[in-house]
Amino acid sequence: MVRPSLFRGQLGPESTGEDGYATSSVESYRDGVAYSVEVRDVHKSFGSSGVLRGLNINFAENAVTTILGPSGTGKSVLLKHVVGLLEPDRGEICIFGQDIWSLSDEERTELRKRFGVLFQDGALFGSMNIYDNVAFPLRKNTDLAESEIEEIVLKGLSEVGLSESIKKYPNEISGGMKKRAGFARALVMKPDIVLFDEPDSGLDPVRTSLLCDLIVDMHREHKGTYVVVTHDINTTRRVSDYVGVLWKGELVYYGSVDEAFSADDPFVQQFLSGDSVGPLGME
Ligand SMILES: Nc1ncnc2c1ncn2[C@@H]1O[C@H](COP(=O)(O)OP(=O)(O)OP(=O)(O)O)[C@@H](O)[C@H]1O
Repeated sequence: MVRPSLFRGQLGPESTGEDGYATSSVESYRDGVAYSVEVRDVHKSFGSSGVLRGLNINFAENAVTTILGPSGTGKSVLLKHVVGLLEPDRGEICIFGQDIWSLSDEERTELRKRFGVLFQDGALFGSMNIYDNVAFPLRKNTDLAESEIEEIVLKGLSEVGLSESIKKYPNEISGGMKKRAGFARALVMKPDIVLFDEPDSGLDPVRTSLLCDLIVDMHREHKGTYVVVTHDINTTRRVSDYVGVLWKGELVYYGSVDEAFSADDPFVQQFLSGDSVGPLGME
């Protein structure tokens, strides 16, 4: 299989298995779990408004971690810190054991190539067809020949069930198809870490379930660290290995998915039940 391997291992021990996908280059282990992303005591304010207030959370390697929490509580801001688009006022974000803000700009740019990000609407380029959208990161970041790019892109689009739509433009396909195309593009560089910002937003329940199955299947196939921000309890149940609940810029609950759904913790109970009575308020 053709694969872009030029960025792997540059910021840590060699991390690819024979198939080119992430095995482990994780340097942080705790309680038998390897963590590829560590968020340590991160503070972030915009003006006078504190959004992240001493946030600590680690994301386990080869696992799907879901982040829940009320609107405006800092989930997207957290994702932007993890991928190095926002710099903390205080605290550290360590990726594969390295504090990303201790790296040079060039090293940080290289590190970002180990991430795949799926935004809410797929963030596709409207002027490019689906094939070219998925090929874009390979053309921009690698020197692979067009024939090699074609092999990777067609395989990726087939995995997300879009083989019949490669010539279509984003405005010609449904919201669910856009998300699947965005997912194929997020995976095309074979990232070690994939971030999903509300992948289920705007989808009906059946399409949400299908997308969840796809996330689980793709994770099983490609492995790596997946972080999913969602408001949807069914999504949480279907895709997660671990669940974290954020509130007012702090982690108020973290546990395995089974623990979360049986927890008597008031934050997690209120969020999972959607109850208006409990510690999570509008403020
Ligand atoms: N670049 C920015 N400048 C100023 N304020 C910002 C910026 N980015 C985020 N914020 C503020 O930070 C807070 C948290 O935003 P964030 O998007 O992380 O919330 P969220 O938990 O993802 O919410 P939702 O579930 O509604 O998407 C909000 O009050 C938002 O207005």
